[in-house]
Formats: sequence, structure tokens, C-alpha cells
Amino acid sequence: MHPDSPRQAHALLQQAVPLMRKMDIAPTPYNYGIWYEYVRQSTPKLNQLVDSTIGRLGSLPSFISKELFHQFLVSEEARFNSQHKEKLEEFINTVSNETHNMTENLVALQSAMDKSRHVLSRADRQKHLDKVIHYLDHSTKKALEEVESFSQALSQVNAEVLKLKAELNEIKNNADLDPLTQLLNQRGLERQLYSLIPDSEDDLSLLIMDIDHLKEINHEFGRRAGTALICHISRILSSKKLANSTLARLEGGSFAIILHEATLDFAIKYAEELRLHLNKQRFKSRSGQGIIEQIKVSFGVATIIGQESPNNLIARAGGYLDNAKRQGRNRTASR
Ligand SMILES: Nc1nc2c(ncn2[C@@H]2O[C@H](COP(=O)(O)OP(=O)(O)OP(=O)(O)O)[C@@H](O)[C@H]2O)c(=O)[nH]1
Repeated sequence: MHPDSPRQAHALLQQAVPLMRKMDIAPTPYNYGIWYEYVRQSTPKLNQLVDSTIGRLGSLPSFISKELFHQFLVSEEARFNSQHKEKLEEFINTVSNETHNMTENLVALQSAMDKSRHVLSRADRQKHLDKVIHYLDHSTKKALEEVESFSQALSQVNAEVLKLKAELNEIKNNADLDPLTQLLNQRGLERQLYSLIPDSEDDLSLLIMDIDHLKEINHEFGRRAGTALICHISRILSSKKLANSTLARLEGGSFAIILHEATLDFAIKYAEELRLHLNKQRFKSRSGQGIIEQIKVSFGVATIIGQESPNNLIARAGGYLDNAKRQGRNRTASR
């Protein structure tokens, strides 16, 4: 991306901002970057992706915008790095091939020398000739050893590059995981919803569950016990997870469950099953001080309606959860 003059930039922003307003796009740095580039029309692939996402989802979710930003707008640096990486790999391959060739040549040289020695050993001035042969023999062996260690160093570098690649992949995947429970986090949940919703036929349900009075539990037994309770509940929810579902931990004591193909009735029944099961669980903190006789949670349950957006579905389930809390907690609400 070449820098635009201030006048060009101003003109582009004058086109981008009304578009963003019209599409109800939040004024974040990522969004400004994407829409500036969109009206600039110098990256057709970006425009194509923006258009198809809007066609499919009716909007450009912030996490997609963030990814497009990294892919297209900071891509020059990324492309630079990747070109370097490719060059480095190419270099390693070339040198490694050459080393192999060199080793073969030296082995051939060694055998030629053996033959020569055989011939020369019958020649005159034996002593003199022997000295030369010995010298050449020694040098060749040394060269062979050096080539061998060079080759070893190269394979080590290669192994390091592979390790680095694996680490980078892991970092990418971890961005969607909650470090405490290893379940999906909010971003992972949204990503999953955005990929499931276009194919769902009004039978995708979302349950949002929240531990009741976690603040008080933290206060009474200590935050550590509260966190242990979150982990305990996460394990229980995982053990009760249905086959066609996704489990995530949102913030604090909140969890979300997507039932990929479930009517509202089924989703409410499942939420109640989970809630009653949790009610039967007693929780004792590791120190033994915190004992909760009955784990209490509230649920908000919503099933997708028509062309509803993922954000709207999350907001609806969250609103119903608020209703469950307002109605006295330890219950399920679906409106
Ligand atoms: N122990 C622990 N507490 C957390 C964690 N993350 C957030 N919290 C706390 O959990 C509490 C959640 O409070 P709220 O959800 O607002 O309210 P609540 O006390 O659970 O009450 P209701 O949700 O209304 O039943 C806050 O005090 C947060 O600081 C965590 O990882 N561990």
C-alpha cells in the first residue's frame, strides 16, 4: 500500500465514513482501515471478501474486519517476512543439496586417491611420494568431517524452522481459547456462530449460563475458590456436552452453549437438566474452607429467528439471562 497524499486520504475518508455509518459499522481503527482501503479499490480481493461477507451476514463483524486488516493492510510486512522465510528455506535446501553433492564428490576423490596411491606406491623415490599421499589423504578426511558437521548444523536449523512454524500455528489457535478452562472464549464462540448461522434452519439455539452470586462467593471464600468453582462447573458442563454442540466460557462465571440443531423446547429442557444437575452438586474448595452446598446458576435461552445476526442472538440470550436473574436467579428464562 503506497501512502496517499493528505488530499487523497481526505477524499477517501469522506467516502468511507458515510458508508460505515450506513452499514452501522463501529468506528474502530480496524474498521477505518478496512473501509478506507475498500473505497480506495486497490485491493480487489479485499473488496470481494467484504462484499461477500456483507452479502452473507448483512454486516462485517469486528473480528472479521480485524483479520482482514492483518491479512491485507499489514500484509506488506507479513509478505516481506514470508518471502524471507521462503528464501531461507530455499537457501537451506540448496545448501543441503550442495553439501550432499560435495560429500559424494569427496568420497569419489578419496577413492581416486586410493587408486593413485596404489599406482604411486610402485613408483621411484618412494619416501617422497608417500609423504604427499599421506598429506592429501589427511586433508580429504578432514574436509569430509567438516562437510558432515555442516550438514548436521543445517538439519538443526531446519528443525528450528519447523518448531517455529508449529509454535506460530499454536498461537493462532490459542486466540480462540479461554486459558482458564481451555474452552472456546467469546471470540471463538462468535466465530463458531458466524460459521453455523448461514446454514442453520431456525433450529440453532444459544444458551447463556451464569453462576449466581459469584461476587459474594469470591467475597466469602476468596477469589481462588471462586475460580476453582468456575473450573469445576466447566468440567461438569463438558461431561454433559451434547454431540452437536459447542461450549464456551465467556467472562467471569458465564458460559455459553450452542446447540447446533435444537428447537427452543429442546434447548430449554437441556438447560433445565443442566441446572438441576448442578443444583445437586456440592462444591468444596481445596483449602476446605469454602463449601457450597448447592451450585446455583441462571440460564437465558434463545433460538435463532429468520435472518437474525449472531450478535442479535447473543444479545437476546443475554437479555433472557438478565430476566432469569431479575426473577430470582437459579432458573431458566427464554423471554
Ligand atoms: N473468582 C473469579 N471471579 C471472577 C473471575 N472473572 C470475573 N470474576 C468476578 O465475578 C464476579 C461476577 O459478578 P457478576 O456477574 O456481576 O454478579 P454476581 O455476583 O455473579 O451476581 P449475579 O450474576 O447477579 O448472580 C465479579 O465480581 C468479577 O470480578 C474469575 O476468573 N475468577
